[in-house]
Amino acid sequence: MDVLWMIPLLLLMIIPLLMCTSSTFVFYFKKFFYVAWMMVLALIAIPLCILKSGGRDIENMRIIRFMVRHVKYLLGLRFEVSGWEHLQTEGPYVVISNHQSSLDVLGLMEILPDRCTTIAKKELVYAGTVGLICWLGGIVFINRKKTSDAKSVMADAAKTMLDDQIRLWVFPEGTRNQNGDLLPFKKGAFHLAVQAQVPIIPVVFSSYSNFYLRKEKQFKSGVIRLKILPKIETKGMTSDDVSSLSDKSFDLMRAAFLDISDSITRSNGPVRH
Ligand SMILES: CCCCCC/C=C\CCCCCCCCCC(=O)SCCNC(=O)CCNC(=O)[C@H](O)C(C)(C)COP(=O)(O)OP(=O)(O)OC[C@H]1O[C@@H](n2cnc3c(N)ncnc32)[C@H](O)[C@@H]1OP(=O)(O)O
Ligand SMILES: CCCCCCCC/C=C\CCCCCCCC(=O)OC[C@@H](O)COP(=O)(O)O
Repeated sequence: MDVLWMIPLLLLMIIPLLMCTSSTFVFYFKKFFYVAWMMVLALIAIPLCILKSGGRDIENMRIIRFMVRHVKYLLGLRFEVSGWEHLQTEGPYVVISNHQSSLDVLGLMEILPDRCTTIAKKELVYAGTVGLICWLGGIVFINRKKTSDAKSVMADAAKTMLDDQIRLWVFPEGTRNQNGDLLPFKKGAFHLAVQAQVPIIPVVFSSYSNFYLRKEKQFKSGVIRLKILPKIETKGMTSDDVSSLSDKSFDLMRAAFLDISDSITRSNGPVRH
């Protein structure tokens, strides 16, 4: 029994020591802590959401947003947001952003407008308590392997957006990407906006490469710039305009990405690859 008491004490001594001496340990510790803490937060949020709304409801995103807001401090991250005024648009719209890591959830919760939820891969629903909280928050799940299914789910979402005055956040790259650039955009977000005839608001996260390097196993403290760009109207557009709309959005977001990432890189010294 005495030995069992020693284990937490030893851990309390060893963890800070390792945190000071090994950046690889910091990397794994922060990653583990992030997932574990999000699971715990979701566990607390589940009954709160059920009590408030009785089940799956977009209003639950307010609770989720509130509960995730402090997590950035625990990981040593700070957000610098610009372009707030562009989110002050009435009614439904589609937000599109680049997607580097599951850490994007922190930035998303930093600026998430009211009555806004996201489109996510259906595998996320199986992620334990996080999956359940995503479902309760009204997240629209799509099967990326079955394009026809994904298209019909998104067509339904276009209708729901208008009927229920909902905003949807889509990651048009369709997967996580940390290659220092944007991946070509998939078309779903743009079909969605055109079908619902609602504006698109592009949001750009600066590169995480100045604090988070997966290959080098580094997860330092850092600043993430979030730039909200002016809305792009889709009124009067048809499916014929989707490709040019996607290209235009890509060009605007890529320019903003290189701009805000470059300025972080310059102020913190060169990025190691
Ligand atoms: C309290 C604490 C709790 C804490 C826990 C966490 C808390 C909260 C969680 C909240 C946050 C959650 C955040 C979750 C993030 C998850 C992010 C993701 O999962 S990203 C992955 C999923 N998302 C996407 O994939 C969206 C983007 N994908 C697409 O848009 C794709 O287009 C598609 C999946 C719809 C189809 O894929 P694919 O076939 O590969 O794509 P295309 O080349 O774009 O399309 C092929 C042709 O089909 C046409 N098309 C596409 N979409 C449509 C459509 N909706 N309607 C009509 N036609 C469509 C397209 O034009 C192409 O045809 P073409 O002739 O070539 O033009
Ligand atoms: C019991 C099951 C345990 C499952 C554990 C997984 C739990 C994840 C928990 C916490 C992290 C919190 C943030 C969750 C939301 C982020 C989701 C995300 O970023 O999904 C990746 C997806 O966009 C793209 O995936 P791919 O790169 O295409 O693949």
